[in-house]
Amino acid sequence: MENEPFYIDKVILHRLVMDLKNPFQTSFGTFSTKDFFIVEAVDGNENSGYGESVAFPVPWYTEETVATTEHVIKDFLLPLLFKEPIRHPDEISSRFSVIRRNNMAKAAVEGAVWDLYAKRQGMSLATALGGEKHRVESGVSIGIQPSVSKLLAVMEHHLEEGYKRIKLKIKPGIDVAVIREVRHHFPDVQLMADANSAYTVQDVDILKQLDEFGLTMIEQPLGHDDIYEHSILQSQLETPICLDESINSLTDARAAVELGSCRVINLKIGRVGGLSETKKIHDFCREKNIPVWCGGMLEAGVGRAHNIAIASLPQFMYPGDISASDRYWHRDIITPPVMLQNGEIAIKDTPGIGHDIDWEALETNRIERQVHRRQ
Ligand SMILES: O=C(O)CCC(=O)c1ccccc1C(=O)O
Ligand SMILES: [Mg+2]
Repeated sequence: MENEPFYIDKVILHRLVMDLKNPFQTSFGTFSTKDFFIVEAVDGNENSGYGESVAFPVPWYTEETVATTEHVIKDFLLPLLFKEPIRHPDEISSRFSVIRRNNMAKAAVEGAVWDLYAKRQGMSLATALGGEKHRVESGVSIGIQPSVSKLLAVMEHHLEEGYKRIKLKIKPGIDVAVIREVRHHFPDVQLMADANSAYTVQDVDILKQLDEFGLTMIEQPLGHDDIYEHSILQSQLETPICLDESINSLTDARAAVELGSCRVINLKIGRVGGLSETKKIHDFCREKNIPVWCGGMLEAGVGRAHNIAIASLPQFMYPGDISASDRYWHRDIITPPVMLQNGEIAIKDTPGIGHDIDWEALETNRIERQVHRRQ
């Protein structure tokens, strides 16, 4: 066990653009490629840890973009990272707290440090985070489809692959009738809907109609920054509300839980600023008996591996949007790729994220490589 404080000597930013197998449509926009950074943090012994940035090119999910990620990492986070030695990765989020928000930029760097730390300790990232499970249940998030028949075919395909829960994207006009049809064909499937903030409290009558379909939960129906109105809506709905966009910190999670704005929380490492903050929200929810589950941001393999590791913690109580590599990618950038076994993903016990970088795949998709060194 290597318990000495260590410096990060070098950070390599690998900028990648990868084609998705199929376009992914949400209430706010459609994605056909994924543009992101792999952050490689290197210590004095040439050990490398990897993190993945999750902001999209356009600020339609949160305010961050690929360009703000690069700016914030280079100009503000790396100088703080290089400045002092690290004893434990929990120090990174406190060190970064002088920079307001920019959670996805922070999480990409902090994730690389967590992976490096776990590798130096010779432990899996899941174990370093306090994970207890040996496998996590896997669900799949399905974008808005051109027709209901196409949607039913896509669902059928994913259910055959073994996914344990289906999440459907909805928006005004593509909601009650679609879910009714889906329920008719798949009466027993664990089903939920994600609105990505497409409704307002004026739509309460539409949202109430969803109560009859036995959805496990409805994700982020109202404003991306609204916790209060979700509390009013939750008091009128039987279906549990799950918050995604509204929860950016432990402070937000406390407000939402205490106000009764949700009964479930979707945790995304990038949205809340990293693994240490994710753990804090997890621990709070455990105390309050609020189940959490791991959301997704169309990640490539490195981000996917981080999601699997955090989902091994005990309060992750529903299948996550953590699908296999082949859900989105012809060839992922990690080896082995993430595989599904009976609707579950096994947690690797090899050090760190438990997968190696597939350098050939990474380099094929890389459009830029920048090296930043500690002065
Ligand atoms: O499969 C995944 O990675 C999750 C897909 C997903 O639902 C999503 C994808 C992009 C932006 C936001 C969301 C979301 O959970 O709201
Ligand atoms: Mg969501």
